Amino acid sequence: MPLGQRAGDKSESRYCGVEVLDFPAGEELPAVLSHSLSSSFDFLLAPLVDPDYRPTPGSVLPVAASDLVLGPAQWSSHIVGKISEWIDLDAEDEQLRLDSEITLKQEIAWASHLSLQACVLPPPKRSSCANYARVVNHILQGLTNLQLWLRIPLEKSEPMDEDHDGAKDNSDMSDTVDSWEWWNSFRLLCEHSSQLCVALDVLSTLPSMNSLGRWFGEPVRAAILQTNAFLTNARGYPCLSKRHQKLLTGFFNHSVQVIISGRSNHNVSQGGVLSGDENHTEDTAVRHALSPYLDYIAYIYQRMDPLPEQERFEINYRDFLQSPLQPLMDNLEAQTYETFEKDTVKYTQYQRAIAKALVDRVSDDDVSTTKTVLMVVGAGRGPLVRASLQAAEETGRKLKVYAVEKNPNAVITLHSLIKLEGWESLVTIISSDMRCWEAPEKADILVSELLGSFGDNELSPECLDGAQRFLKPDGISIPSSYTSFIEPITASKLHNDIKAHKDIAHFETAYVVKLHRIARLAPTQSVFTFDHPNPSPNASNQRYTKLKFEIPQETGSCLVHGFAGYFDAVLYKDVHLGIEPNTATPNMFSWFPIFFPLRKPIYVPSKTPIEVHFWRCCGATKVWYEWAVTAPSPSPIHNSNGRSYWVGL
Ligand SMILES: C[S@@+](CC[C@H](N)C(=O)[O-])C[C@H]1O[C@@H](n2cnc3c(N)ncnc32)[C@H](O)[C@@H]1O
Repeated sequence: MPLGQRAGDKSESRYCGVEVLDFPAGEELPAVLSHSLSSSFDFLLAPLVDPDYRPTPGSVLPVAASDLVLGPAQWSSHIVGKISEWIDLDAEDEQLRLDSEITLKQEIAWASHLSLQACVLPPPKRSSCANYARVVNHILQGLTNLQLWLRIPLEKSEPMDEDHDGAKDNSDMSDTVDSWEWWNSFRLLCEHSSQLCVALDVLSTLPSMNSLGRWFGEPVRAAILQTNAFLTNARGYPCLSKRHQKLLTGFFNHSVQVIISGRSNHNVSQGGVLSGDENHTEDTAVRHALSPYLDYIAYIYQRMDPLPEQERFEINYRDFLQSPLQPLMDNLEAQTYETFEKDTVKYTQYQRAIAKALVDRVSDDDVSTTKTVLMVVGAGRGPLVRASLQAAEETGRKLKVYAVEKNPNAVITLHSLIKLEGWESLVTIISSDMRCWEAPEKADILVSELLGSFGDNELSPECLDGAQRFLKPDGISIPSSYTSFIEPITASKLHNDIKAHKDIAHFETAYVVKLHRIARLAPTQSVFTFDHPNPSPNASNQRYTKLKFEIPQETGSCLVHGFAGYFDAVLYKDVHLGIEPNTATPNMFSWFPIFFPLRKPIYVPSKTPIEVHFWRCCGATKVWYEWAVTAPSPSPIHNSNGRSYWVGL
């Protein structure tokens, strides 16, 4: 039974599982499952094979239950397989290594036969686990639907942390500082397989928030919450520390499922609980020993705010790669304009900027004698014409409007709008590209919205340079400037989706994407700025910037899959509009961020800066970006000469 109803949340994180610690021998599995389901757990993380088994020629695999004892839907919806923990593929002992390889393959074959969705692989027993990774990589090549979740303890000793958890009993692991490193080497050895994911063991102590943040860009499918990670509240019930609660909420927001694991440490009276035996099977009326933990997890889930309306609408766009629009080269479709026009926040910001510019342009004394000439260049279906007329009405200024649009289909809509609104005496429609229109007079104010997610990437600079001819020398451009920003991110899902195309071109393309399962690794930095009117109109719009990103020390090492890009535009004076995360215009949804991928993700060791270069290049028929990393290790120059991705002029 899901943890609760959270409006708009249809993600996996609504389901909570429980780990079966003891092998359910004697076909006990159906009873364990039914007891857990009747106690409101949704699935089991259960051993599939007797842990005492070692392969011998001709032996039959001693499985927990024959495939007949549960129906196919029960196996696939309610059981996550737990691979035997004794398996040690990097052991010194060769026999143990060989037995491990045979058993691992047998267990995965059995799980595939049962059509399970996932199996949890035991954690690497030491930091060097090449043979384990080799065998898993081999298995991954043959899998179709089954996912493998590598179990990783969520541990990182901070540099100043003297009393690092001494409780670990495996001496080989005691020198490990950061368990993310195990995951990273394992997935690099397995070539970033999209079916290799992570199950994080959440322990009683947590690393710093920055280092935890890295995991949100990784394919974490489950958070295994140990009962000893829970505290006890005043009434004797289990609860979590504030930091654990925050982490849990983060997991819920990233579709990570919780699995409760361990023996009950909280003997709360709850109608006949038998302490300790969480897999008690005989009396289904008796609550599961771990129910108080489940109740608490459900409480945390239900306490979360409902997803905002806009988030709900955009949920299917999360981490979905889209090609950026080419509004100059292509003609936008009605549906695209329709989506733009729903964003009232954007037009309110424009109206505020236009109103301020009108007041600055025409003093109160001159309102009756002065008519301002305002040109909307790239008018689309007319929302900025409306915003301009409303600003004029609001400020009592007289206006003459030209609406210039190169898309002949949008011009048809513009004509009907003007007729419908009775604006014939106020607005002149010009069906032309602004770069070649010969205007009959000059404008006081030039209003445009030609911005892409990266500011200049829809060629606003080139279009507005072309239109500047008909702006008065002291005229105002709205926007008056825009700046692009980038930040390095971990984004394993995006990387895998691009990799699926199996070519270089897709790794040299920028994508518009509603970023969700990502880790932001360092504060954003500005890349390129364009001012309008352009103070040097004959200068090139080519740009080059070199940036150095310092990742906070507590983060530890990380993997950079690429750069998230944003923009901020100054419309007029203090009125701005943008998506740069620190200054983003609230409730505006016209733009998702842009993503510049890296062909090969770059490993960034702790305390090492990232040096990245971005170029904006201009040719006779196209504009494109090139990008490259030079530190900590060099990448190829991406998109050389615009060979894979460009914007047509
Ligand atoms: C992003 S849309 C904005 C439309 C509208 N102003 C709005 O805010 O909803 C940009 C519009 O500018 C038009 N456009 C782009 N480049 C142009 C050019 N060089 N001359 C005229 N129109 C252009 C496109 O056809 C498109 O309708």
